[in-house]
Amino acid sequence: MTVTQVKINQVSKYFGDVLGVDNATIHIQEGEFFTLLGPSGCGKTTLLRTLAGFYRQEEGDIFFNDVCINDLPTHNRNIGMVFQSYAIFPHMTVFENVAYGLKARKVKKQDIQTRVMEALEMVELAHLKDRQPSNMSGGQQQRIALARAIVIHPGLLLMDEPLSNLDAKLRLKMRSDIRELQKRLNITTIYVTHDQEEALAVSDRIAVLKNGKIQQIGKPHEIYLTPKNQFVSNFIGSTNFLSGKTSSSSAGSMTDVEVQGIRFATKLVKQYEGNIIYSVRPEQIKVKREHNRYPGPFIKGRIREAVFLGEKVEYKVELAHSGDLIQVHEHAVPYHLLMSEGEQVELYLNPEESVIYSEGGEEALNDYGNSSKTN
Ligand SMILES: Nc1ncnc2c1ncn2[C@@H]1O[C@H](COP(=O)(O)OP(=O)(O)OP(=O)(O)O)[C@@H](O)[C@H]1O
Repeated sequence: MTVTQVKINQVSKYFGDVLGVDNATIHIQEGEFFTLLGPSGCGKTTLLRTLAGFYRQEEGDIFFNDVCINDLPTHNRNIGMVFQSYAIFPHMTVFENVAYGLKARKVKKQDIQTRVMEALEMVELAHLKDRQPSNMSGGQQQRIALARAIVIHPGLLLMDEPLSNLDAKLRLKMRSDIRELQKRLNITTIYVTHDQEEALAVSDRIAVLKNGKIQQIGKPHEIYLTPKNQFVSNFIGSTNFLSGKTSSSSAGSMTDVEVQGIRFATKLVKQYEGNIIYSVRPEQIKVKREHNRYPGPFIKGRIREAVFLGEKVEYKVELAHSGDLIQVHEHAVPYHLLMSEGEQVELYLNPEESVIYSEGGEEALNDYGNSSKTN
């Protein structure tokens, strides 16, 4: 199976005045599982359809294995596709559905038999080959669609929200099955989803989009732990945004930061002075009873809500300084440290785990990943 390297260079796609994709540049490696992630209308499907050749971009170039395919029609791009709607033929058997693409390509009858059965084995449907898809479950129908996409031995697999129509439990199972199959076949895959958890779970790398524009490209942990702007931080996982300010700073030096009435020094990679947004994830905050101190900067607060979920406890804490409510998640909390509503607490924010943004949230000013390496 040919494995395709994909280069998307400064691609823009317009619909009249609407910019569906805005100057996108992405280089995808052989065998990579690459996800386009973002809210509804951010341009994920438009970019995928442009790669498939359903749309022609107005600007930029697309290369498969260093060959420019801008004007190559869809049927010559050697891609397998799986959509949210399974798009399978209800009047054909499972076997006939999967064989369809091979017949259209005039593959020999004998080879069709072998390849269809091979694809059906991969998606664990060989035993149902003679069934009609109309009386099969959503998960099974999506497996047929997957078999139909891989049976043609595509160089590239494009998937557009393939799990959206499945119930939550089946979605988890199917996403791990898809990932396993993709690894086994080592097939370059571009996957579209608006579900951030799904994207984190399956991807080698993710591009986060907003209004047609790529906000950040990175591995799941990079996107989650060092989101480049407030939009990415907010879209991936949950987070708290606290307002604060810096007095003065020069790039690369320690800077005084004030957040919720406390001051501490942290390193900014950019020169900045003024109001900031301090972003800290619920699991990055330590919460302690008053007088049970950690060393470091504290914020005082009171527990407004404590939700015990077994493996973790979710606290909503009202901050004494501003009255703002923030989320704190503590995992594996021992019995004697469980806290309840009304308790006065102290919150410890580790500046090395928090991301500081400029006032409008457009750019991250610190980079604890880098600073911890150089310290
Ligand atoms: N055929 C079209 N004609 C006009 N505008 C379009 C067309 N397709 C998409 N758009 C617009 O382009 C933008 C990107 O749409 P797109 O469908 O790619 O987003 P998406 O991220 O895939 O959203 P969703 O998750 O809802 O499918 C949106 O503003 C949308 O309204």
